[in-house]
Amino acid sequence: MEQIIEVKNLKKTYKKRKSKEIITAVNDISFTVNKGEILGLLGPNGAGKTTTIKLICGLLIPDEGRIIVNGINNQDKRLKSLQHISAVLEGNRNLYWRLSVRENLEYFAGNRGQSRKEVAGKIDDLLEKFNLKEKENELVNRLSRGMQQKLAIAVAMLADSEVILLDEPTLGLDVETGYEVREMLQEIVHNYHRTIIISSHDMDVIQDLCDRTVIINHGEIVTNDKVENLLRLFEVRAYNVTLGGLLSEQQHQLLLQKFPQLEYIPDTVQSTLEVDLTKSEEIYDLFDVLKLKHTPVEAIDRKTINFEQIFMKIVKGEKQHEMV
Ligand SMILES: Nc1ncnc2c1ncn2[C@@H]1O[C@H](COP(=O)(O)OP(=O)(O)OP(=O)(O)O)[C@@H](O)[C@H]1O
Repeated sequence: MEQIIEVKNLKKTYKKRKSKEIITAVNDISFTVNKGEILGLLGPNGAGKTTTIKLICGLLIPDEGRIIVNGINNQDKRLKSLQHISAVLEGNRNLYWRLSVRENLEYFAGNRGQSRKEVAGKIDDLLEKFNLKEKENELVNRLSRGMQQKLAIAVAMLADSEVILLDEPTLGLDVETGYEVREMLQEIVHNYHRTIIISSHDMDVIQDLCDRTVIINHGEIVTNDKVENLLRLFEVRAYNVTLGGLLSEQQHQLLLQKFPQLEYIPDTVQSTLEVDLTKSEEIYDLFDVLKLKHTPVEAIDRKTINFEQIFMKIVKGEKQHEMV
């Protein structure tokens, strides 16, 4: 696959104004993005997602490292490399609130030297595809947040750039509009063949739209893998063990030593253990501990797991995720 973006050993620090404390927002991050790929940047609050996006689209200059877009190092030929990128940051703030939907699209096209006539067909197409046609003459300040966000994304699409960066496209939207924006992104993914990097807290966005996810925590990459691999990998590992009684404190402690992410839900009649097994043989270590007090095992089931649970496990583990 052809690579379009290469992020290499990127580091960015901020200095707090008052205390002069240095914050390392992004620490030695490296990853690549292939042409046509949808990459999800995922991480808890303050992990460094927005900083990474702003570095890639040239709004911030890295302290160390480099960003190569379509073979061009953006420090050497900044404008040329940035021609390949459109970004939607903080959604609706990029728009002109006193202009209508269509006028916004025409205005931003004009900024790039495209005439109104030249882009009319393209604007009609975007309005149609993203269900904005009905609102084309509405002022932006009268639109819902979801509609504003969709328009901001449509503006980014107008530029024809190969790479689109979206920072938290569904942030603050209610469930219904969040779903609409997701549908719009799906349309872009399937019909416009762009390379997209999406930063998001929204696990549905990552699970439904992204081919691959880079998970960042404390400014460092903890996972870089295909979404389907992560789902498969964690599904294989996750078990629910139903016990016919309680564990002793000693058993619980022994199990926690062996399986630090173990969840124990005690119940005098039927307790449950939720456990991740890296290798299937590890189940025998679990049985050994249960045998100490003759704790009966009533059932062992594979657990169904969603992406949110995977994310929590990875971020809680804070270790480099290893493929098995
Ligand atoms: N302009 C700034 N000045 C000082 N510190 C900053 C600045 N911008 C970000 N930071 C800090 O850098 C770290 C990474 O922030 P960043 O916004 O990149 O994270 P994020 O993953 O996008 O978080 P969120 O999901 O909360 O937006 C955080 O500790 C944040 O407080």
